[in-house]
Amino acid sequence: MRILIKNGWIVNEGRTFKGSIVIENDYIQSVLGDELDNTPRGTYDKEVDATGCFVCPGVIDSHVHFREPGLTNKADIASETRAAAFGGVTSFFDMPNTLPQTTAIEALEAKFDIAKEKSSINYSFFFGATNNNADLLKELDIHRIPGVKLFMGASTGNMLVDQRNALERIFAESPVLIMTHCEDSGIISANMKKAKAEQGDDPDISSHPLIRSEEACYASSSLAVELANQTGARLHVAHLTTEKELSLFGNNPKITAEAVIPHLFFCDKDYASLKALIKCNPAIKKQSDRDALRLALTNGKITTIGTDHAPHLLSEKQGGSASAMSGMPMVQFSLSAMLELVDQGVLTIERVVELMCHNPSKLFEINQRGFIREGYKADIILVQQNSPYTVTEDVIQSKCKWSPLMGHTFNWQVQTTICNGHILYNKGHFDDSYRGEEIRFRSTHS
Ligand SMILES: NC(=O)N[C@@H](CC(=O)O)C(=O)O
Repeated sequence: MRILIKNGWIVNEGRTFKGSIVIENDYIQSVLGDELDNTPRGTYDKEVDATGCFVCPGVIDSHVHFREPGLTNKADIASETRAAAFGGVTSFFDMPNTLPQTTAIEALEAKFDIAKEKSSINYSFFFGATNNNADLLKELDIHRIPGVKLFMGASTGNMLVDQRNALERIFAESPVLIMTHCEDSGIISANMKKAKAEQGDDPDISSHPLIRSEEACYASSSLAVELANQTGARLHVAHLTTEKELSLFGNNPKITAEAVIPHLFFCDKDYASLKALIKCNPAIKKQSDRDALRLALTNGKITTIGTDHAPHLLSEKQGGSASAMSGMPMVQFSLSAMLELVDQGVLTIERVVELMCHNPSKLFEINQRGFIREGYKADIILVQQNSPYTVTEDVIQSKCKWSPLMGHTFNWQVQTTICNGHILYNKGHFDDSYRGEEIRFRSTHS
């Protein structure tokens, strides 16, 4: 199968240029600038006219909770990878807080088996650390997984690792990058106790960022950074939420940080209207924190953007700081949301592509994805500016069928998603018969 993508503006490795891409089966065969009218002639099985579109690498979402196995009343791999494809995401890494938790090699392998059957896009899975599974770290296949997920703060799924000796072993022995959720549980418990004493059993949702406080985030992130400095471990701190934590990054290239869409898009003022719909862990904090995170996207303190796509049923998203579930769906709208920051003058489109495609590829050492390069897998999307759409129930593809973005109008819309050279999504049409591939890491062959 040969496909020609023509007449688009290719965004890749810091440059935007008019050009054409030839895809041969799964791979990018050639990338040509149009300056000399060297659009390739010849015969193609398909020609994709990208006039008026930006042509980018497929988004790599390195932080999702697709809930399978065990929590498939909220979401599953088929439903969420469909949502992902509509939003221009061609690869995902799923977190271990499923049922069973992904804390044993068999559980990890079972997830790969499910994804092979059901995933519409490319996939891999984090292995989950616990207080007592450090012996398994040496058995991990470094070519199959992006990293080890370490909950240094309790969240959905009760995967807290809080024993100092366990933490030290994980940092010393992990053969792959460690991605941490950092919130100090002792500080959070004390804050919750105080809020309950003042407000009753279910404190108002506006208290969530005061309970899961800046102090709780900073204490835990500082500990993770300290352990990584001591051991030389490769650390990526997930979903930073505060300006204060940013000061911990930028000195050691082996210690990096992620920001996720909820914290880049919303701030504490939004609790008044969206209430527990935007309850997530770590909590969405002050506007000044959000602005500092946005700035950190431009100065290199934040290296990757994920979604922390964490769907729950709408019925579970009612109540206050104690009772509502934490997490929100986001995978379908992450690219549109980031490109809104381009319209606002915060980021360039080249930087969005760097943060959502190139940097995850480099950081997690993904084989042959995340760039538009000859010989790379043909994960390519077409996205159009001034193509407005409003988030409504009909538009939402995630199984939970709600979004904190309901009613929001985006100006950038994904038109086409090509995964491994296959046209998976095109202007409202989705091919649900296609299956993505297992992502490979840290090797020169795939
Ligand atoms: N982010 C969240 O608020 N929730 C996540 C768990 C997590 O990553 O904390 C979930 O799985 O629901």
